[in-house]
Amino acid sequence: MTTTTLPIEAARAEDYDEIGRFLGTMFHHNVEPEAHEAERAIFEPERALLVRDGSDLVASAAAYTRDLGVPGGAVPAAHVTLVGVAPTHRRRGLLTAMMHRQLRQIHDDRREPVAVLWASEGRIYPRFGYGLASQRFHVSGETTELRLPAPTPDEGQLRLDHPADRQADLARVYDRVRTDRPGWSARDERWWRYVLVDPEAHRGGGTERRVVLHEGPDGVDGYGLFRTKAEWSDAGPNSLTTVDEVVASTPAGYRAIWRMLLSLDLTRRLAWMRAAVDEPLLRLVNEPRRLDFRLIDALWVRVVDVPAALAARRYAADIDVVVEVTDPLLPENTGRWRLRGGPAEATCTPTTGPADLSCDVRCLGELFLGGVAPVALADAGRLRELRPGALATASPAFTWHRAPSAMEIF
Ligand SMILES: CC(=O)SCCNC(=O)CCNC(=O)[C@H](O)C(C)(C)COP(=O)(O)OP(=O)(O)OC[C@H]1O[C@@H](n2cnc3c(N)ncnc32)[C@H](O)[C@@H]1OP(=O)(O)O
Repeated sequence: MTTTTLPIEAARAEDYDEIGRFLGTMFHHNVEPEAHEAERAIFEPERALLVRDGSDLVASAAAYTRDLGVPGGAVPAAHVTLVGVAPTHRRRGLLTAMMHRQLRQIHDDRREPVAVLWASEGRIYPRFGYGLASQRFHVSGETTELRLPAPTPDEGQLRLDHPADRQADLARVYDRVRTDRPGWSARDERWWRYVLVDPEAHRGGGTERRVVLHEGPDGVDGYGLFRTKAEWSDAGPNSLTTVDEVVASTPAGYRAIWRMLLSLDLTRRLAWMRAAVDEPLLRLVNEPRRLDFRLIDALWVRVVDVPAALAARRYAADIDVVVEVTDPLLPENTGRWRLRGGPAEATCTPTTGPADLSCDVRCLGELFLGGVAPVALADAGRLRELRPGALATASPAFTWHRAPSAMEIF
């Protein structure tokens, strides 16, 4: 790889259209006007980095400012996005230069202890210290093979509607559920508009997106965003139900929504790209074998400020451990850190005491959302136990009672 000498510059608001066209080329799609306009409202020019060769835009990387749900709360997190390098300038170190600049800026701003992203390819970001912090299931199945428990008389009401007309209800349910689900990002008005935008080009031949809402004794307590695609075979109807989000704050709402989604007349197949790894649906269907689950990566987390990040989340059990961390890219993180914490609070301070565990900063990203235990990384040979017994106490503390999940690609 040759190293680039082209300078990195900060973007301006007026660069947005050019960035959209540029990334369309990188990601092999045309600019879709409706989505492009919704994205303009969330674009933060001051957080976007650009590289030009003469007047040509040849690389970009940006970040959104949002809170991210973590075990026991939420932390400000740089949501890294809009990353691309022109095919004319690839493999010359442009991505590397942008990632280094971006992480340095995030670290020195001291507002966000972590950065988070969805990777287009899993092999791109580990070299910059990003760890695979949450996974998701791609679920598919033949709906005629699946039944849920019969409704109880007090199960509440379902109602179909247009998602944009029910944005306030969706936001209320989402915010209620989000407090206990690591990996979900805060959505303000602009973000809801972006999430709900539904241009024809994104429908894969299906209908517009619809919402089913569940009303329980305390009002709307669940929603499901979905679309269907009409298909027929010689044997009869064979339509597809594609689910985008099912969010419910009560088991009754969750069950009722899924019962409807799995039994829409004329549909026979289900596709759901972003289910949590502990998704309750698996515990509800009468024949789990008839659901196919494919495990895929979801959120990648980069711990940017080790003491601030480790103190910002909570731990499922009491922990008092010294971790020796290496971080070649942000050397301030390299050193020994004493983490003391539990379900209610946590502190992380530098120490000269002996280390109990040692790992690189990427491992901390993997552990950050509570989806993987230190012992799993030790078994993979990526984290070392320096004091016998340290893994046995650290592992239940780092994991969380709900698996991290992520259902919105930003
Ligand atoms: C958060 C997001 O936005 S994810 C979206 C990322 N963007 C895309 O996938 C769009 C299409 N791809 C691209 O634009 C580019 O190929 C990028 C951004 C992935 C890589 O940009 P480049 O400038 O070529 O990367 P750079 O030259 O800095 O490469 C650094 C190292 O990563 C490796 N690398 C970079 N991209 C890839 C890849 N896709 N697969 C495997 N290795 C890769 C390079 O080989 C190089 O390795 P080396 O140091 O051992 O030689």
